[in-house]
Amino acid sequence: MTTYTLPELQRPPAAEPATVYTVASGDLRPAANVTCWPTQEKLEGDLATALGDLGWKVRRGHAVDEAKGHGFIDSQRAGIEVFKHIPKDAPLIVVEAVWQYSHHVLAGLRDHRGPILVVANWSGEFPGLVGLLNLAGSLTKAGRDYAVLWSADFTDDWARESLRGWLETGTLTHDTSHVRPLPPLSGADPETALGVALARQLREEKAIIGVFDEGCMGMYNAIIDDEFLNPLGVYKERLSQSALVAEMKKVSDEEAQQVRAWLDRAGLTFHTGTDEATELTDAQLHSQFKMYIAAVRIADDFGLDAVGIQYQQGLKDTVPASDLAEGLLNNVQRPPVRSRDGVRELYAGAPLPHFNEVDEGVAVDSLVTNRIWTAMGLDPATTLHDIRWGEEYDGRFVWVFEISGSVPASHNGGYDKSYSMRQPPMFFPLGGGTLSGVSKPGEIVWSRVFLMDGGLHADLGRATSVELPEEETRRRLDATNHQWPIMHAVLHGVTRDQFMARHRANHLNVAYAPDAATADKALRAKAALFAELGVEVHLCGDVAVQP
Ligand SMILES: C[C@H](O)[C@@H](O)[C@@H](O)C(=O)CO
Repeated sequence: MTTYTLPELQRPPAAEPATVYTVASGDLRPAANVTCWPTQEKLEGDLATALGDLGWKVRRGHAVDEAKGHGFIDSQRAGIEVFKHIPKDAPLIVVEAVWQYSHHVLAGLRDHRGPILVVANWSGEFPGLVGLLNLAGSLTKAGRDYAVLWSADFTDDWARESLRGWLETGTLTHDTSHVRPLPPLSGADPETALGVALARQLREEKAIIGVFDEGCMGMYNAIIDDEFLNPLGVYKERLSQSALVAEMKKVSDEEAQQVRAWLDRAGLTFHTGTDEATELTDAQLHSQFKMYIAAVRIADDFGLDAVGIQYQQGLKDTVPASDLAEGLLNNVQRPPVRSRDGVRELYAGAPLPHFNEVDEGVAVDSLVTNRIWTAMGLDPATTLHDIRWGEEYDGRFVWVFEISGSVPASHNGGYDKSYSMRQPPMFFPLGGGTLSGVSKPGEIVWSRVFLMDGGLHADLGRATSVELPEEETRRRLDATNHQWPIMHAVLHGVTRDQFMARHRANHLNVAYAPDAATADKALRAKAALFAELGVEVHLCGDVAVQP
């Protein structure tokens, strides 16, 4: 008999019959949650109508907070509290019309015993599809079963039939027949030999990725544990964003002005104004140039091979956006940065691959892409994009790939075809400019490194970045975030729904090749490299891997 007072566990209520529970994970930034709330309400209404028509009731797992002005779960703690009141065996739908932080709901979802469905609205307005894909990647890494579904407004037959199937069986299987394992490659093939040699070099000689504040924007899928990275030869240098700010303070005004002058000469257009709250100002840019120099110096101090600045938490309340620095780092031609004593030019004539939002899947990918493309004499500039949205154009499905801030200028065809606009205030209170443009037409290799079934995987595919008429580009930019860089991408042999069903991340990597045959070769080298490192390679869609 104990004299201790033992905690009594709170028991969640029993599931009500024919009732689906819903939750909505949001941003950590109040401005984003409040701004996006009406769109979320509309999606939840559309979904409730569809579920009602199928004979199911909807019970929202948490109330709308009138004082906050939204109904999102906006922290991990809030999510844990919400899930205490959700019947563990009930069917549960995570409804997403916005960008969300997956860790807000991950604790509850890990323990939930009933079937889980993640849905998003097929809309570019706010990044709901991006939110869904991040949560999908995070649940995949966590090893939790779930299903995914998307629809413009849940009135279409496909979405309704899919919902019915999920409600009846708790599962939903999409067509992923476009994915196949990498066949054995011939060692006599020069690209295969290159990939294998670069893999061995990486594993033996090792590389360091600099990680400024890992994981604080909730992308659980983007954290790749050392146990998975180290066997590839990749090691993390864990850095603090406060060190970046400290280093920025040491950069002289004159050095920052030299970066500005270089970019002005290169033809980058800055859309500036004077209102700090809503416009891009010279002062914000000046701070961003200091960040660029500071990041390169810290990278040099630690001998980094790639670097990632997370920005969204902490730094967003301290200095203007990191994006402009990120776009510069990823480009071969960029303003020179010298060591503090002025003696050495750092990383001269080469990009220092930057992985936006500290997505470590992108880090590995960018690192190896940089090495393969450089060895093949190609432009090694690579970037991630958000899988933001897409629509048919002229009989083809054209994706809107749109990173939330910057791409290397070469992807836009050069600095003179690129521009910098103020980051949207709801996400970026202190402003800062982008490095934007419309990605040039051309052949690309796309890829994603991700964790699944307790191991590292890589999906590889081919695509074409296509040119669309100016009005269509404008329409797509206006339907999403017009400040951000856009790529009009047509995937080879992968339908919209196949891609959505399979992709395990909100991001994918892209790199250009001068023509289709060279892109196929580069993809082959990449496949060989990953396979040699023990990463499970999957080919997606029409990919020619035999020379
Ligand atoms: C600014 C936004 O929150 C973005 O960070 C979001 O849409 C993403 O880019 C997620 O990859």
